[in-house]
Amino acid sequence: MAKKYDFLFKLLLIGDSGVGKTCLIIRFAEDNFNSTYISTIGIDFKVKTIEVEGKKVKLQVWDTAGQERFKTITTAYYRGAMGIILVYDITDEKSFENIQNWMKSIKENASSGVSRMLLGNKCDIEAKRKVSKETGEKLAKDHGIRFFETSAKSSINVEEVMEYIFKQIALKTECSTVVKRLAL
Ligand SMILES: Nc1nc2c(ncn2[C@@H]2O[C@H](COP(=O)(O)OP(=O)(O)OP(=O)(O)O)[C@@H](O)[C@H]2O)c(=O)[nH]1
Repeated sequence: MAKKYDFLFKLLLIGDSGVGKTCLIIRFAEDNFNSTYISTIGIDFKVKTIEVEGKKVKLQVWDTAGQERFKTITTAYYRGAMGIILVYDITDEKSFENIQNWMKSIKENASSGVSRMLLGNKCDIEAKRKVSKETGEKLAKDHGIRFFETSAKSSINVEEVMEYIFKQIALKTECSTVVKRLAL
C-alpha cells in the first residue's frame, strides 16, 4: 500500500498526572476540550496530518500516563520520540517541582539530542496560580529550552507550541529544506 505521508514526526508529552497532557493533545488534534478527567492508562496517541508545500507531514503525538505505576511502560516510548514536551500545571507547585525528575527521566531514556520544551498549562485559571510565569521561564532557560504558558481549555498557545516543536524537529531532518523554503 502506498505511504500516505512524506514525513513522520513523533512527539511525546510527559508530566505529572492531571496537568492536562491529554487535553492539550485533544485541543491540538481535534480543537476540542472536555472537563471530565479520565486518567490515561499507560500510553495513547493521536495523529494529525498537516500539509507543508504539497508535502504531507504526519504528526504522531504520544500521550503518556503521568501516574508513577505506568513509568516502565511510558519510558519505553521515549527512545522513538523526536520531540518531548514537558508539562506542569501552573496551579500545582508539586507538578512544577517534579519537572526536574521528568528531565532526569528524559536523560536516562530518550535519544540524545531530542528536541525538548517546557509548558506551564492551565494559564486560564489565574486566580489559582501557584507558579509564576517568571519561575517557569527561568527553569526553561536553565535547561536551554523554550517555554510557553498554555491553556487547553481556552486554546492559548497550543498551535504555537506545535508549530515551534515541529520547526525544531524539521530543522534536524530532511524536511528542513521544505521548512526553510517556506521560511516557517
Ligand atoms: N482549567 C483548565 N483545566 C484543564 C486544562 N487542561 C486540562 N484541564 C483539566 O485537568 C484535568 C486533567 O486533564 P488531563 O488532560 O486528563 O491530564 P493528564 O495530564 O493527561 O493526566 P494523566 O492522564 O493522569 O497523566 C481534567 O479535568 C481537565 O479538564 C486547562 O488548560 N485549563
